[in-house]
Amino acid sequence: MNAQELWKRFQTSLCQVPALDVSLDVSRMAFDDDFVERMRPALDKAFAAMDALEKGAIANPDEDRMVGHYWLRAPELAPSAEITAEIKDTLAAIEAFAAKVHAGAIRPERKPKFTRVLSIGIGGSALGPEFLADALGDPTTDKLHAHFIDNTDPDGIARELERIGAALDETLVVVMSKSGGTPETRNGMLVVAEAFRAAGLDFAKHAAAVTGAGSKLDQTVTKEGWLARFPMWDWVGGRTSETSAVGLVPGLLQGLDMKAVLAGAAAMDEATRVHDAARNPAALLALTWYLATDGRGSKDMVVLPYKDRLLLFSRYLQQLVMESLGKRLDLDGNRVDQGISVYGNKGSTDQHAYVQQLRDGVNNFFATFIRVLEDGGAGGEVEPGVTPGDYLHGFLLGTREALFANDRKSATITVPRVDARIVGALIALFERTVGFYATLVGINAYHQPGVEAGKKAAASVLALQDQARAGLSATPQTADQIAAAVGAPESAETIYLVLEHLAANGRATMTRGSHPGLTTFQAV
Ligand SMILES: O=P(O)(O)OC[C@H]1O[C@H](O)[C@H](O)[C@@H](O)[C@@H]1O
Repeated sequence: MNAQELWKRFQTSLCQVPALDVSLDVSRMAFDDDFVERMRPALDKAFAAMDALEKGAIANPDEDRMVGHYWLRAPELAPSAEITAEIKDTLAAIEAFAAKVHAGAIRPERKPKFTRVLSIGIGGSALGPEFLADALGDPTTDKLHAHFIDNTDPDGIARELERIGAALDETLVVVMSKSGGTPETRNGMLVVAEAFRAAGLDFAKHAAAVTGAGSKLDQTVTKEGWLARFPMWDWVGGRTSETSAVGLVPGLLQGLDMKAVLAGAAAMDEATRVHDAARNPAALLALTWYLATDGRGSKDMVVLPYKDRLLLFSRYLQQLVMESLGKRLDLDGNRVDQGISVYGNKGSTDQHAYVQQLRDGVNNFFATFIRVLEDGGAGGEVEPGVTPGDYLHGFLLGTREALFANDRKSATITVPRVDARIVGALIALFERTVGFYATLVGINAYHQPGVEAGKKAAASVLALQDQARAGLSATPQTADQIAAAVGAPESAETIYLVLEHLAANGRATMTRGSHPGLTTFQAV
């Protein structure tokens, strides 16, 4: 296809959302009219399923749940007056809480005001807040400085606590967990609570939570009398919870314009309710995913935002897309092994890392460029008439064309700038695209049965570690001997690995043999 034909295709296929000044260009996806026609029945089914979902159908059949993240930014569309009121009341309560914190009416034990917010959560209870804090925050003007703990890595937790340092006494901790029982989050909370105690502070007077009613975390909040607790509803999935209390609490405390995030998401929701793929960017994007991956994830999605503030977007999208679409079974119980792999950081930085392979190597991906029109920053010219932003934009167009010239497909989303409204719109665009795509390939996007397997296995590793520790004595023993002694001969390898870890941390003594089977362990 020559430049003139591409220019024509660009003009005829560009999907615009005037309310947001956002557009989706699929001209480099090799779309033909036949494909759209062929997909029309499947897409009509996806539109109907989405309409039903928004009206409160049980869209997550395995868990017998409604799927209501779209109501969070248009509460009047919720299927019951009760849900509408809950959404509105929660937003009002969070706004009031944040305003009191900012004014010092809710204050730490010893200081006049909170100056930092430390969010503890993982997965859907961390990725959205982390993305927004980085995309929209400004350390010089944020009302509270934002910190995150999103793992059970002791070193990672210690590093974040060191960054807070002496300001711990003016830090508001927000523990977020829908289930209220996620071990990584609980561990982060326990270590942080201990740090407060060690500093002579009452943790409860510095803590708030976002969690499901009646969860373990909810019970702790009540028992210890924390500052506040905001709800996570069972009809909001973790990976689609950025516009629920999960995003609102840390965002509003940091001072981000979360109302604009909600408004941007609502505007994108309206644009993506249209039953016409040519005018509905989420439907069109879902079709590109189908086209690019043969409807079975045969190619990876590389997300390339040319804007540093969007760095964490691909990490956020990894969970949204991969946890939603990565499914073994379809809705009828057939084995399908679905999914689309997502990765990416930012352009043009990635140009100097892996774009070589994208252009010349294995053709196993399609790219999604995010093009931001307004440059921001200090401006200034680096050459007569040329700014650093011109370079950034030039690299985007150049990379896109270089890829296309070598038969590498891409879609390009253009946004005017990175602000709260646009970030809300981007989140809503991908949420809806995932929903449409899931119907196109016949899977449940809203459950995550596979995650349980890893959690159960981890629990049995810890149980085995207990047994192995109990089996240690002053006599040197190999992993096989300990495994046999504790009645788990088939678990010698796991016992070897957990004891090696304990030894590295001074909780067992290890003498390495010439191979693992000859290595011995003793109690310290
Ligand atoms: O919010 P939580 O209940 O703590 O869950 C945090 C995360 O953990 C799980 O492993 C799920 O797979 C994720 O979807 C979820 O976002």
